[in-house]
Amino acid sequence: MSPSANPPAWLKQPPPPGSYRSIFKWGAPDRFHHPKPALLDYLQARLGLRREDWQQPRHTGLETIAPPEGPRLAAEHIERLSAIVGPENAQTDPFARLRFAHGQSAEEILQLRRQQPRAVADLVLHPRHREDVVTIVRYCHQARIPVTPFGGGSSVTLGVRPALGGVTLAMTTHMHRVLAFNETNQTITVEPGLFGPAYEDYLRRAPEHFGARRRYTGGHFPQSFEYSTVGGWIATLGAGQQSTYYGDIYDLVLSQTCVTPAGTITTAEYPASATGPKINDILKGSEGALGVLVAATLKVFRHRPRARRCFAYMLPTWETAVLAAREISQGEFGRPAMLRISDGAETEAALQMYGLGHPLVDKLLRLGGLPARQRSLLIGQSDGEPGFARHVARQSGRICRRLGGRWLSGYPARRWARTRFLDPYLRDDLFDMGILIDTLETAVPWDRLAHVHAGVRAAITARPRTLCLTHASHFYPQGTNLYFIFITPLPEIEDYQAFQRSIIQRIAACGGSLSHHHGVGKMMGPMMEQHLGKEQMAVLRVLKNHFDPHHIMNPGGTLGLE
Ligand SMILES: Cc1cc2nc3c(=O)[nH]c(=O)nc-3n(C[C@H](O)[C@H](O)[C@H](O)COP(=O)(O)OP(=O)(O)OC[C@H]3O[C@@H](n4cnc5c(N)ncnc54)[C@H](O)[C@@H]3O)c2cc1C
Repeated sequence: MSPSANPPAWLKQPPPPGSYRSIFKWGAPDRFHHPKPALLDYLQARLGLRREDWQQPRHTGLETIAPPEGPRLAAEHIERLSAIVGPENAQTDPFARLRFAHGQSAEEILQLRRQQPRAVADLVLHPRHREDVVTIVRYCHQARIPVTPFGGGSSVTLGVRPALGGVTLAMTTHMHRVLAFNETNQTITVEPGLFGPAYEDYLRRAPEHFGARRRYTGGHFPQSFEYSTVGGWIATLGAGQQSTYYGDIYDLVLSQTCVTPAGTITTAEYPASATGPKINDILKGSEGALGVLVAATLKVFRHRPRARRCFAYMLPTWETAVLAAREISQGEFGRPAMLRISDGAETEAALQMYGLGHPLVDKLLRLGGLPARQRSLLIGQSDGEPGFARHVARQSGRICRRLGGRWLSGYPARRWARTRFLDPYLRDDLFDMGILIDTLETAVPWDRLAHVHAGVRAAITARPRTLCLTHASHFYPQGTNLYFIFITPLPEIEDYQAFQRSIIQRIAACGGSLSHHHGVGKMMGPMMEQHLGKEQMAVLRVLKNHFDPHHIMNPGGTLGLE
């Protein structure tokens, strides 16, 4: 029997307070987004599952956490550090020590589901302002205590794992203020603990908040937008889903203030400068391993929702979709904010997810010369001044049609936009039912894309009963990213680690970058030297030794620095 005829018993209650599940469950505790029946049928058929495989949730993590050992930090340190922020902003209780020790990687989730956490903080501090951070970092530097900054905790690279214990700094509790808004320069200066929705709200309602003449947008919308922070975006060199027009976070950050063991640095706020290598650039992507970001000035853009144009085309093959995306990226007519192409496998799954999996749609597409498993979905959205947005959508459409693309209306793109922040909720349900869904991503130049796509897909699908769905969603004239989603019956932890590491190795062997926007963390850290080479790693180590001579900042392998 198909799961759609008899849907699985999804967990529909918020996780019990104090449980493992309350640490790893994605998003709001009481929010759920269960897989559509058509998607379940699709997965059941493709993964060779039986009905009984969907019956009982397992390894749900509903158990109350077992108190970890420790804290290992001396009572004197705990007392003195707690006094800096006040006892109400210091935690040593078992739950806080575990909760602020975990991100959102599949590895951490599997470990929590099996009640086998691998790391725990000794002390969680909630700094109130920059001065608290300065005093904490100075104290920890002198006493050689590890410090791990924690933003939204959405890292998928073991970025927030306190591998050596010590102090974790919860940046979102107090440090989420707007420090300045400058409409003349079109910039905003914020503390790092601001979550995406609050950041965007300040900008959208700039007239109400700051008496501005216009409304603005930050243009940065990672899929984790609702539960990640400005500080985390900058520390990991993230990219939002509209980066093709607005830029990656690397492009958006004008200046920063970073508290390091060697002192506090504020970089200058010029739109450009020719004053040698930029410290501002060095601090971006430093993943808490050089210091704690306490303020950042970012570029903002005029918000014009009514100018937005959505479009979608079905291209005959992945190769023609790649060509269309390259032409759009290199056409010099302006670039869409969002552009996304899915390969044949992902297109098939996407049609189910967007509610376009109806047999009639399939028939129409087949009659139009676009057979299943080959056809490739392209969706896009252009922003900006109304004439510009219209022009970009038209030119993009011309390219798609010239390459045999069939117009699908704006619906699939609008639908994607409506549900894009909900899709991560599917992961909890699928894990409950014994299905792993995980992702890895890389950057590729255009001339290496086909090789990386084929090579990595082959490595993933060599595993029995494993699906690989791929898309590209961040475009540059010189190349793009590839985002691999792999779905397979839930493995044991060691098996998962070996499989996941083998995919990372294959990405590297095929010539993809180690990461496009997820950062490096402690997961990819061991491969940094292979990726960058000895000479570049030596520069990073010199920087580490300068900013953090006692290696207290996010130690234990971040960026491969130890
Ligand atoms: C479902 C899902 C979807 C995702 N989609 C995207 C996406 O579309 N684009 C994308 O770029 N990423 C994405 N990610 C990855 C993740 O959301 C990003 O890496 C994000 O930028 C992390 O932000 P955060 O606030 O959660 O940081 P955290 O996870 O808390 O921290 C990440 C790293 O930054 C460091 N850090 C945090 N705050 C500071 C600070 N103030 N000073 C110094 N270091 C700090 C931490 O120590 C850690 O090393 C996704 C993750 C998930 C789980």
